[in-house]
Order: sequence, then structure tokens, then C-alpha cells
Amino acid sequence: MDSDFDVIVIGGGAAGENAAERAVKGGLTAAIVESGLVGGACSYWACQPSKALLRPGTALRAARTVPGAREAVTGSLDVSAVLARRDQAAGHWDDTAQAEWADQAGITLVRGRARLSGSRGIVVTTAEGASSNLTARTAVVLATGSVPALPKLAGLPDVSFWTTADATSAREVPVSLVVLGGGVAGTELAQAFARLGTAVTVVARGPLLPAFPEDARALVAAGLAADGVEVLEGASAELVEAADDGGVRLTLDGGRTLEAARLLVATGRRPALDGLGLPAFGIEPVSLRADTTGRVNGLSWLYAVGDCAGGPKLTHQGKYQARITGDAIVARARGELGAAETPAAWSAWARTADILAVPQAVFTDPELARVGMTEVEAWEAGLRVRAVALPINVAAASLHGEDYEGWAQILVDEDTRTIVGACFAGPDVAELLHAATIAIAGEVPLDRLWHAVPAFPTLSEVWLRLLEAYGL
Ligand SMILES: Cc1cc2nc3c(=O)[nH]c(=O)nc-3n(C[C@H](O)[C@H](O)[C@H](O)COP(=O)(O)OP(=O)(O)OC[C@H]3O[C@@H](n4cnc5c(N)ncnc54)[C@H](O)[C@@H]3O)c2cc1C
Ligand SMILES: NC(=O)c1ccc[n+]([C@@H]2O[C@H](COP(=O)([O-])OP(=O)(O)OC[C@H]3O[C@@H](n4cnc5c(N)ncnc54)[C@H](O)[C@@H]3O)[C@@H](O)[C@H]2O)c1
Repeated sequence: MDSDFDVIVIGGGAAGENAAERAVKGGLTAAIVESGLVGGACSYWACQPSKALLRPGTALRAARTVPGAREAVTGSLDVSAVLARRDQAAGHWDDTAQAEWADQAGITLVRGRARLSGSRGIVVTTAEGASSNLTARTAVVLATGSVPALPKLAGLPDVSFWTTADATSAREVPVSLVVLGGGVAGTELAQAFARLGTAVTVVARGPLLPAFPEDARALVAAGLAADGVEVLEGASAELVEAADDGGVRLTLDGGRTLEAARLLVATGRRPALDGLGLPAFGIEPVSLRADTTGRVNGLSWLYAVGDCAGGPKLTHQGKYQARITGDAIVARARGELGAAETPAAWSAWARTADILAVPQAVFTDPELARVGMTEVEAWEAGLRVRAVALPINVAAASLHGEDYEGWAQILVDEDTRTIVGACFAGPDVAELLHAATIAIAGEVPLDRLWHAVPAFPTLSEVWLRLLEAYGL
């Protein structure tokens, strides 16, 4: 095997794969060094298995809201069938197909753990302890993902608990579960397990899903309550201990105790930067400063993409960063982009959407979806914005199911008359999101959006209602 490549990518998750693929498409040679499974967290321990755990419950509830279908639904979820489908969605934790994809894409796969050993140099150590040296002629791309950010909670190191990876790959459905953390992962997994029969309590130190507007959050809270999930907002855990029956006992700040068969800690994630040798380059392995091409901390040859890069921690955004960074590396190698040049916003080599148009869907039931700025972020950025919000009350909503409840909001920059933020809540609204993303990334003026006619009867008709409510 060659030991010199134009580009070496450390980490073969979704982001690393895309960075290597773009480099090869641009005519460079590329290797991925991967210490675990090619495909990374999303494929095996995050998006894919979590969505596979959630989808059956959503499909079942949806059928129950439609008279005619409702009568055909006579049973509850088949837990072993759900887990079997989850296993399939996680590729049975076997990366053979992903490794074959890399081979066919012309990417060299190197198994082992990598660390930087000098400018463009890398040492790879295999699980068996053998080491080898690789050299990158042009660039090294960090794509090492993220690891759980565990809270400083008394007793936590002494008890057995689930991380999100344990929950998404669980072989059993616990009788009871306490979820610590009311963010996206905690909320999704709380509902998934509640619908599989687990008694779930969520301990959220602030509100549930704090990044979303209150009207949107309220719909999810109602959905969780309908599934029997107890949500304790504004609650802090002070102590966790092993309980006599093999489970855990959590003591909250007010003195209340919660006992459960399992504890899931879902309190966020931090960039996986330990053990990479970054301090030798003057970089604290806490968070990276990537410029719009992805280049890190001013080093000419070091780039970062995905969860480790310090921006949004989402698969699609990591893949976007990787496409742009891969192309920027190629452009610099060809002399099309200067070494010190900062590409213009929205050019092929600038990760502009990272700042202005990051979409996120939360796959609870009902779903949440948002892109762009929140109202507070827009005001903080000095924009004069007007928020327009209304319930999703269009023909398609009542046809979708009985008692459809949804909410939609757009934020309009009054100076440019373009949308800078949008949020939707309700069953199946994740599919509404891309229209908003296009409107924001395309800076489409409202007067032109007025000509984007939503098909009848689709939930997208809410766009028409929003524009009418704005005053068109
Ligand atoms: C429960 C859960 C559900 C989620 N659901 C969604 C979702 O629905 N949609 C969404 O967009 N995002 C979701 N996310 C976020 C998403 O999983 C991440 O943003 C995404 O997986 C990050 O991809 P990545 O390529 O940056 O990192 P990873 O996929 O983590 O890949 C990094 C790879 O680098 C390898 N590695 C690390 N260090 C080294 C080293 N030194 N040498 C060699 N290899 C190394 C690791 O083994 C790993 O395979 C979810 C996250 C969680 C926790
Ligand atoms: N559908 C999706 O796109 C999806 C799904 C799951 C996860 N993810 C991504 O994965 C990453 C990790 O998800 P996450 O939910 O763990 O992170 P998060 O940052 O979304 O939420 C973590 C939550 O835990 C809370 N928290 C932190 N310390 C705490 C403590 N000591 N006690 C109680 N609560 C505490 C925080 O206030 C926050 O609300 C996120 O960046 C998220 O975007 C995405």
C-alpha cells in the first residue's frame, strides 16, 4: 500500500467519506483512516437506528388518526420486529458495504487510529498495536466526529448508564428509563422507548428542546405526554446511585428521587479531538476554529469537517462542509483558489450555509423542523425582522388525519424582504423544510415566493397562508 496520498482524511463517518470522495472526484488521491466502522455514528449509533426506532410508532399513530385505517389497527407495536428493522437500518453493525463503496470510489481505506506526527505526517496504530506512517502531500482533513459530553454528576462514574449509542443499539427495551437531557437526542429517544412500552421520565435542566420556539415545543410536549412520558423541565440531577434492584436512583435538586431500570445520559456532545496530537501545532483539543473553506486555526494544510469542526453537529451539514472543503482542497491544489484567499460567500468553496441556512428536523411525533435564524438570533445580528406565525390549518391537514395540529413560522428581513428563518411543527412537517432552506439559501424575495404556488391539497399550502398573513 502507498504511504503517500494527496489528501488523508482521519475518520470515515459521513463527513470524512464525503471529503475523500470530493478530493478523488477532483483528481487527487485520498485515503481514509478509520479506527471503528466506516460510515461512522450516523449509520450505526445515531440517525439511522434512532429513526428506525421512531418510525414504527409514528406510522402506527398516523394510521390511528385516519378513520377507515384506524379500524384496521388492532394491535400494538411488535417490539422484536421494530428492533429487527433497527438492526437492518444499522447495517447489522457491519461496514463491509461501506468499505466496498470506498474501494469503488477510488479511496484507500486504512484501518487503525490516526494521530498527527508532524506537518502532513500521520501515524496509524492498529487494534493489534502495529504502527505505520502516512504522509499527505496536500492536506489532512480531521473528520473524527464527536463524543458524549458527560455532566459532572455525583455518582455517575460509579453507575452503569446508557449513552445515546447504547440506547440506539439496545438489545432490550427496559421497563423504565430516566433520560438526562432534554435536547434533540434525549427527546427523540424518550418517545421511541415510551412507544415500545418503557415508562420514561425526562429530566431537562431548562425547557425541552430549547432551540425551538415555544409554540413548536408545546406541540412536542403534548405528543410526549400523550405517550405517557413525564417531562421534568427546569430540573437538575444532583446525585445518581445504583438501586437495590439493579437499576439507578437519581436525586433531583428539590430532593425528589427517580428510580428506573436504566439511565440514558443525553446531555450533548463535544468534538472528538483527544489523542490527535493537536497541541504540537498549538491547537487546544477543545474546539477548532475552521474558516469558511474548513481550514483550521490558520494552518495551510489542516482542515476539519463534521462534528469535530466545531459547528453544527448534523449529518447533512457535515456532508455539506465536506463537499465544500473537498472542493476547496482541490481548487487550492490546482491553483484556482489562492492559499491565503478567502472565497466569496456562497462560492463553491465557502461553507456559507453553515452560518445562514442550517436545517434541522427533530423526528419526534409531531415533528419539528427549523432552518436559518431564530427571532433572537436575527435581532442579535442586527436584522430588522418580522415574525409571522400561524397554526397549520389547511385542507391537507384535515385530510392528513383527524385533529391535525401544526404550527408554522417565517422570519422576514424587512429590509431585504427575504426569509431568514423558518420553523414548522406538526406531523410530517420535516418534508416542508427544504422549501424554506431553498428560500433562505436562494435569498428569494417574498414577491417572487408569491409566485411559488403550493400544490393542493398539500401541507405546503401553509406557505400561501404565511405569505397572506405577512400581507401579500
Ligand atoms: C442519537 C443521535 C441521533 C442523531 N440523529 C441525527 C439525525 O437524525 N440527523 C442528523 O443530521 N444528525 C443526527 N445526529 C448527529 C449525527 O449523528 C452526527 O452529526 C454525524 O454522525 C457526524 O458525522 P461525522 O462524520 O462528523 O462523525 P462520525 O460519524 O462520528 O465519524 C467519525 C469517525 O471518525 C473515527 N475516528 C475518530 N477518531 C479517529 C482517529 N483518531 N483515527 C481514526 N478514526 C477516528 C470514528 O471511529 C468515526 O467512525 C444524531 C446524533 C445522535 C447522537
Ligand atoms: N434529529 C436530529 O437531527 C438529531 C437527533 C439527535 C441528535 N442530534 C444531534 O446530536 C447532538 C447531540 O444531541 P443531544 O441531544 O445530546 O445534544 P443537545 O445539545 O441537543 O442537548 C443536550 C441537552 O442536555 C442538556 N444538559 C446538559 N447538561 C445537562 C445536565 N447536567 N443535566 C441535565 N441536562 C443537561 C442541555 O441543556 C441540552 O438541552 C446534537 O448536536 C444534535 O444536533 C440530531
